[in-house]
Amino acid sequence: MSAKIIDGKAVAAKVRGTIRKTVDQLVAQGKRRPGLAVVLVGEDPASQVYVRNKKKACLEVGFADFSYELPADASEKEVLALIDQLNEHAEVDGILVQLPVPDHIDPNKIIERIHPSKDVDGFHPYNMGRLATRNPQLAPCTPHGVMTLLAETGEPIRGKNAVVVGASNIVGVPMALELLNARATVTVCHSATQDLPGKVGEAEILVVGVGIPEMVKGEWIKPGAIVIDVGINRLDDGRLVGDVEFETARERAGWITPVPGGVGPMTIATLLENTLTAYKLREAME
Ligand SMILES: Nc1nc2c(c(=O)[nH]1)N[C@@H](CN(C=O)c1ccc(C(=O)N[C@@H](CCC(=O)O)C(=O)O)cc1)CN2
Ligand SMILES: [Mg+2]
Repeated sequence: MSAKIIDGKAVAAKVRGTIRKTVDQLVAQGKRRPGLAVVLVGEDPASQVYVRNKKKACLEVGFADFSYELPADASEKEVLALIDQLNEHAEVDGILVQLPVPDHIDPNKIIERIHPSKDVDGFHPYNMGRLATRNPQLAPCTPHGVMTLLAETGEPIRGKNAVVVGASNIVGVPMALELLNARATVTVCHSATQDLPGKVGEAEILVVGVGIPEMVKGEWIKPGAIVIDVGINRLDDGRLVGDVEFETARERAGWITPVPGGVGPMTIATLLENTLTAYKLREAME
């Protein structure tokens, strides 16, 4: 059996199309456009690509772009001052600081300085807390995008055994909360987990986000499982691979996301969804 491919690029394009229509309607009604501020500190090449893609997607759906690029030696104080300014800006609905930030900056201080109502990354403890208490408002983009991809398969989540490999604040933990809120039985695996292949083998829904190329082997996967690969790893030969060994996994899985073209494009589409949500909340339209 060869798995059905979950086409993240196509789903993301559909989400962007829906957002574009909403923005067109807002503009036709004489309302202002939703505004997004993407802040990049430094010159990390991968971050530069992601930020460029975010700005492009933002403009394509008709949002206003209020982005900033700061030099790698910008102080933490300067970044915090910019966030304060954007928190007060009437036309900015969403703010995000691209991660990772340079080593001299504490990412937690940055995340906690963004006003929760403008935290379109969903990383602020307020928004993580809302997700953990089953009352999400702005949920982290990658895990929420994964939920959109899972919905797209038409397969039920309720009652399924879901295994999340990786326990980061950005992916693993909010992913586990999303799946729990959808009534899956969730296991979270991390670097201290014993018998990872055995745990993976029990997954009817498997989400992997560890940042280790092809760490999860195809032979570990339960036949028919839904496999979501959050990893994006650039190899020395230039190839981009996920955290799952794709070619062997696709022979056992029922559904699988490719890398590239799976979860990555959904992260950006979900950021746009969150920005529209933040706009509507600020305009008291919801
Ligand atoms: N503030 C944030 N920082 C980071 C986040 C985040 O959600 N918020 N996530 C990642 C990076 N990221 C978005 O910022 C991101 C990574 C990858 C993709 C993507 O579309 N990838 C493509 C492949 C792109 C390539 O060729 O390199 C794909 O998978 O098809 C989108 C967003 C860390 N930082
Ligand atoms: Mg949604």
